[in-house]
Amino acid sequence: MIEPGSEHLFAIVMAGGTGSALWPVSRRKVPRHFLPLFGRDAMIAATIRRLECLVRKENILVMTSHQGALRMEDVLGNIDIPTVIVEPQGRNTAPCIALATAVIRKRDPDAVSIIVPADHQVLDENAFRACIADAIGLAAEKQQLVAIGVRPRRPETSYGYLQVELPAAEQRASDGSPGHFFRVRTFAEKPDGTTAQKFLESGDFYWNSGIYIWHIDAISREFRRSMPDLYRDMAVMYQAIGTAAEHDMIEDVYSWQHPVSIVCGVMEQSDAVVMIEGRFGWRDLGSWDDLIEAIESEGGTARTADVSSGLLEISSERNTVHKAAEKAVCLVGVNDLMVIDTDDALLVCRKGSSQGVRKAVDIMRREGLEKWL
Ligand SMILES: Nc1nc2c(ncn2[C@@H]2O[C@H](COP(=O)(O)OP(=O)(O)O[C@H]3O[C@H](CO)[C@@H](O)[C@H](O)[C@@H]3O)[C@@H](O)[C@H]2O)c(=O)[nH]1
Repeated sequence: MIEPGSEHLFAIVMAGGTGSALWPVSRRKVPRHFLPLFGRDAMIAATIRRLECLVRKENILVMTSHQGALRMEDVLGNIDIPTVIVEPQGRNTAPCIALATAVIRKRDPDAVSIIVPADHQVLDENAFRACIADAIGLAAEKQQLVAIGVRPRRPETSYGYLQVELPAAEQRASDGSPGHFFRVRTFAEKPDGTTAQKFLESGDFYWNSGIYIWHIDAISREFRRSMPDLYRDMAVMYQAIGTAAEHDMIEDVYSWQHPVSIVCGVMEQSDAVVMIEGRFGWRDLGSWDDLIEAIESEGGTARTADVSSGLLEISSERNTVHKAAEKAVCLVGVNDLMVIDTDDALLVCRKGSSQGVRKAVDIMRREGLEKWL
């Protein structure tokens, strides 16, 4: 029986992304999971604290970059440093999960893993733990990959969606509930606005939270089926882990990996995915619109300055200004803007358009403007 606190339960905290959607505050050197976007804790510290009631400390693995590993001590404060596994390069979530799975299998061939991004917000931590505990029970049976879905609140285009098979109306009527989990029919990554609106109205599409729970046998089986090359590489890394060849072998294997997300590489291909609905006040904070909405909905203000500190607004309304530097900022005759100012970079973006920030960062990367990333 695998349940919260079990020696067979592991967590994989993914902390290797660049967080480019929150540029210019989130940067290559200090991506968003290392920032205290809410409260005092860095996002990754809050994530690990949230997991501590479910997973033994020694079973929490953080997957990150060299730079991330160096920062870990600073950002975790009084939290015990978990096992940190350094990826030679960021290759998106499929290789990251393959390596973590190899490490876990070496420690425990009967493990269930909880996969969590390091930079999500959860408002109701008790509900989060209860939901994950349910998912662990299901995942322990080894058949299914469990994804946590969230009922969409708006036609968000920066998330992935999953479409579930809703039980027939008669079944709902007979047991009085919509069923505890749903089979997932399709995944749809980051739709355009019109499609997202249709998903919102459909009733059978949920946001994909990017949180998964599975037995390592189940995810290994799916890797073998959908990503056979990565499955072979995972086996190679598994053999090397714990030996003198470990470091070089992981470097080697990563040098030929292509960036692939777990959604594209595995989940979209699999017919073994089920969804449990997460009702724990989940947010990805995947864009400035998202972050500002989150801060303001909690009664805070994203505005960090006022006239006395050099912020003036004349004939201007509904603007949000994040002004970090000692600098005067005047807005005249403009509405509905987000102005995000840092020492060396300035973002001016219309509210509702912050999806474009990732694109801007991609272009800067392609053009070699690394010093501003
Ligand atoms: N260690 C490691 N972590 C990574 C890597 N790439 C991404 N991550 C981490 O994995 C998480 C998700 O990666 P993103 O690249 O930010 O994914 P996304 O575009 O936001 O989309 C995913 O998450 C959405 C919800 O947050 C989902 O809606 C969507 O379907 C998808 O799963 C983040 O915590 C990020 O730091 C990597 O190469 N290595």
